[in-house]
Amino acid sequence: MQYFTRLAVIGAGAWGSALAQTARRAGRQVCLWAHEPETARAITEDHANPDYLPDVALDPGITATADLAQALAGAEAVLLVTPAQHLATVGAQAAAHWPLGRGGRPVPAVICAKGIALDSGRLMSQEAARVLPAGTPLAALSGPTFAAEVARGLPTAVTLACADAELGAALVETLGGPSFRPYLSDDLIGAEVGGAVKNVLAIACGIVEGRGLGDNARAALITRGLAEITRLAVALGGQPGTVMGLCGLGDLMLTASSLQSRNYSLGVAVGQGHSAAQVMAGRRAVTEGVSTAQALAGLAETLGVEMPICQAVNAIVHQDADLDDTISGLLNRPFKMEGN
Ligand SMILES: NC(=O)c1ccc[n+]([C@@H]2O[C@H](COP(=O)([O-])OP(=O)(O)OC[C@H]3O[C@@H](n4cnc5c(N)ncnc54)[C@H](O)[C@@H]3O)[C@@H](O)[C@H]2O)c1
Ligand SMILES: O=P(O)(O)OC[C@H](O)CO
Repeated sequence: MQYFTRLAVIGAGAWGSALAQTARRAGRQVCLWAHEPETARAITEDHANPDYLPDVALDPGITATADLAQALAGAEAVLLVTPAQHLATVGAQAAAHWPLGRGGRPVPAVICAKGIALDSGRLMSQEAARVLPAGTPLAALSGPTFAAEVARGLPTAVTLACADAELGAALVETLGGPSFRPYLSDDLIGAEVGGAVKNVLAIACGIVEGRGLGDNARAALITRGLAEITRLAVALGGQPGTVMGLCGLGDLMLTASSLQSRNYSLGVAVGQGHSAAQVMAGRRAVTEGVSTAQALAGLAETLGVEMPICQAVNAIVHQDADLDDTISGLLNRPFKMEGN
């Protein structure tokens, strides 16, 4: 079975570090690019990432650099793991050093960020296609994956979406192992929409928890939220079945019920009366659902897709909407058929 031996991981936050660790566990060579030189130094010299993935011992074979050209040199595949709003900028810088593989073709890029571009409403694969060398093959990795658990080798399963089945199989072989099981899909759009929108729904579920609205309300939000993910995925050309997998339902179940989630915990704080801006100001880690909520509000309107939960989160987080009025507005919408 074909696989890639040398990987570049672009982004040394919690998830990039955990994926580098996963790749090492699968026997691959990894060079990790960090935005901050001090993070690169800590990973290479101390085998640790105290700022973004504390209390995890990293594989000593992981090397890190703050130099994109150095990280990309000789890579056979590249994982893009920056926060979503930085992916296009970093991708454009990386494009100048993008490695060529067999036949002089650009090596594949695997999108591991979960979000939607704020300025354009584009999915991350659309952003990557815009800034990477023409013809770069694209895949997306998404699913229920708290980085700290993955880094420690706890059992995890993900969706690996790629339109090219042969490339997808090679990527599964490259990263997969007993504690990290990628399931192959050919639906990049469905996988990306699931990973992006679940962060907004996790904020909503956190608000329910923080406001003391009960477990029934959370189950309702998860289920009706899944309907919103499905409607958007279909409108963008994805398949409803994808959303029922690890990258949709699976990730929503995880993120919408655990304080390990940055999106859920932000929602809890908002539900308790803090502003999202206050919570964000105290964090270095990215909370993708905040910008995704804003991007989605515009996208849903442009496409005519009904996404009332996501729009309510956007109103609370970005438009200073009153929490109780917004919840009341959601609950007082007209009754409807469940399938719609
Ligand atoms: N942490 C997880 O458990 C997890 C799991 C799956 C997917 N993801 C996704 O992975 C992506 C990265 O998240 P993370 O958790 O690794 O991040 P993080 O919160 O751990 O770290 C933030 C990252 O942003 C980088 N950064 C800050 N400013 C930057 C800039 N101007 N340009 C480029 N990079 C900059 C930092 O160097 C750091 O790598 C997100 O889209 C997230 O949703 C995260
Ligand atoms: O901590 P969160 O909310 O960014 O979630 C991390 C991962 O996306 C969970 O799959």
